[in-house]
Amino acid sequence: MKLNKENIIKNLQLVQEQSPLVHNITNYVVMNNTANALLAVGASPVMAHAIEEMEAMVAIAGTLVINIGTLDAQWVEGMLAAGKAANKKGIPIILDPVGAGATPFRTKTCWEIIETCNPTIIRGNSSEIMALVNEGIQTKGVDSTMASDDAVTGAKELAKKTNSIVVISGATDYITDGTTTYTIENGHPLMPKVTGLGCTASALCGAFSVIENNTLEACTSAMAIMGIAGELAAEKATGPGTLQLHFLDALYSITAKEVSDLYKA
Ligand SMILES: Nc1ncnc2c1ncn2[C@@H]1O[C@H](COP(=O)(O)OP(=O)(O)O)[C@@H](O)[C@H]1O
Ligand SMILES: Cc1ncsc1CCOP(=O)(O)O
Ligand SMILES: [Mg+2]
Repeated sequence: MKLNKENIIKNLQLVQEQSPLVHNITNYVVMNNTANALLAVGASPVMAHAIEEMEAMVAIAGTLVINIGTLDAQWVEGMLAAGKAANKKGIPIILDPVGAGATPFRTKTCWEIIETCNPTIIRGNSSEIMALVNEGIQTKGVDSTMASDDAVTGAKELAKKTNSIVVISGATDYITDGTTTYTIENGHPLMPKVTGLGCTASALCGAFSVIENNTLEACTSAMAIMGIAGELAAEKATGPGTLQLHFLDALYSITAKEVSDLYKA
């Protein structure tokens, strides 16, 4: 299914107007890019992982993003504490299962988070999503080795099993609640050559889920903005370094007309 471009434009404007605070427990690799991307799109980031401040930080946040990219046992305690606090407050939780299937610790931790915190959204690449669908799968690391199209059936199963919205990123993005599935065809092949754009996608899903109660539409809007900003950046970029730079500028300056002209409905 395709979401109307009017909804995407409206949701982008709501993020810019309301500037939701996004609490990120995220990895060392991407902390800086994710914070900058959230600022550029109009949201407000905070990165915090100490267990001592999880409850107080969740208390002021609009959403919680749990990204397991550089996890350790102590961080997992913080993630679970923050997730419980977010459930109590009733704010959306986004799980980014970075590297699920690469090691048993990652896969086991994802399931512990899913079972304890009931994430509203799970956003990963196709290998990560399939590693949650079938725990026997060995993945390469944090990068996907399969097409997003091949994880759609699994994503629907996972969405139903976990009662969450599952987002698979890739050449085509799929956003599903297990019954209804939206697709986004925007984006550029240079995007997976920049580390952290998947993490950015998860953080943007978080920001959009604060301002749009329909989480399926929130995530679809976020993935559309990711893809369109990626295309705008790629027009000016000469490689991954300049793509990263222009991507932030594109997120910051993206207009309703650009969304309207470039969105592949
Ligand atoms: N081959 C591709 N063509 C176009 N866009 C892509 C492609 N691969 C990834 N993207 C986009 O890049 C962003 C990050 O996705 P992805 O690389 O799958 O995440 P991750 O970094 O977690 O592996 C998403 O917005 C996605 O749509
Ligand atoms: C390379 C790497 N290693 C651990 S976390 C991380 C970043 C992954 O970011 P993304 O999945 O968004 O590319
Ligand atoms: Mg990733």
